[in-house]
Amino acid sequence: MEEVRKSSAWVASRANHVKVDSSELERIVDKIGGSIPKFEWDFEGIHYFDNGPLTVQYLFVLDALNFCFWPDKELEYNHLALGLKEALLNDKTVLDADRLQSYTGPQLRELLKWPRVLPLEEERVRLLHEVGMELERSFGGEAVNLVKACGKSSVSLVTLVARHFPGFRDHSLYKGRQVFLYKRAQIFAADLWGAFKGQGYGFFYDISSITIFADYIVPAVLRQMGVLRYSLALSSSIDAKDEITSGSEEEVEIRACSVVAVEKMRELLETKFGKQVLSVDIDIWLWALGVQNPSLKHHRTLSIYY
Ligand SMILES: Nc1nc2c(c(CN[C@H]3C=C[C@H](O)[C@@H]3O)cn2[C@@H]2O[C@H](COP(=O)(O)O)[C@@H](O)[C@H]2O)c(=O)[nH]1
Repeated sequence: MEEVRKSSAWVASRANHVKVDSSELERIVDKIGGSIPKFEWDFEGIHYFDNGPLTVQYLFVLDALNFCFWPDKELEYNHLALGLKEALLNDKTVLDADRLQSYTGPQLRELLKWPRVLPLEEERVRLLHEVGMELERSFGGEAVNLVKACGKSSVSLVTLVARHFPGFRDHSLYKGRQVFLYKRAQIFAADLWGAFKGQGYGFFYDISSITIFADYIVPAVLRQMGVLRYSLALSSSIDAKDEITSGSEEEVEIRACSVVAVEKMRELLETKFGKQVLSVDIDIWLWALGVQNPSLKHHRTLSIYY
């Protein structure tokens, strides 16, 4: 994930709207005394798990759809995770590659037991079809074969996913340079690692290479902590719930600076406290803080990437 770290650092060094406040970062690291609060993966108990290939299929489909819940005030990630879980418990074939290719919007809503049109529903359906088609064409219909092909490397898994599934290519252009954030591809590796507790399909020798998953919750938590500072104009437009255009400098800076802030936090934990901490663990801590705070103000971008 060197591309993610490098391109994010490049953005942060040229950013006009977002700043990483290093002294605030240091204060936070001192305050938590060098150890980040531990959250179990699936602390909410909402994911399907059977310790086998179907869990891998579930997580891959989940992360294919793991984006942009906020346009519907009542919709959250939990509904997706739990909806897919319950659908699978009812019928083990709902996520088979051939079925993924034929879902319509209303059928997806019915599967998730969601009463209204989903945000970006047509895109969600298109991405499901893409996943079904490419799994069938190159992986015998099963996401587990993607995992088997990555040689226990999370970096290879992210690369393989991005190579085969265009919907996971979370890139943008910033001041003429390509920036890579790979939020959903990386979270797929992290979800495997979390669900299988670092064993079997969840074992990756290089899990420390994964960065945080630049979504709309983690940046908001970092901002609230004082670690990310936004320009006055950006602050007011986020607080006013204006939409931030996908691919705008502001949007790319918010996401890239979040990655950089957490990488700096890791460095500080190591240099000040001698602690080696995974970005994945910092991510789950920050994300859990964020979703437990109903008054959190996050940026709103219509995006299929997060
Ligand atoms: N950085 C980061 N972003 C994450 C997650 C997760 C869920 N991971 C699960 C896996 C194990 C854990 O136990 C979690 O349950 C979702 N998101 C993002 O949040 C946003 C949804 O927010 P809201 O609209 O309030 O539901 C949306 O962009 C979604 O893509 C994470 O872990 N890290």
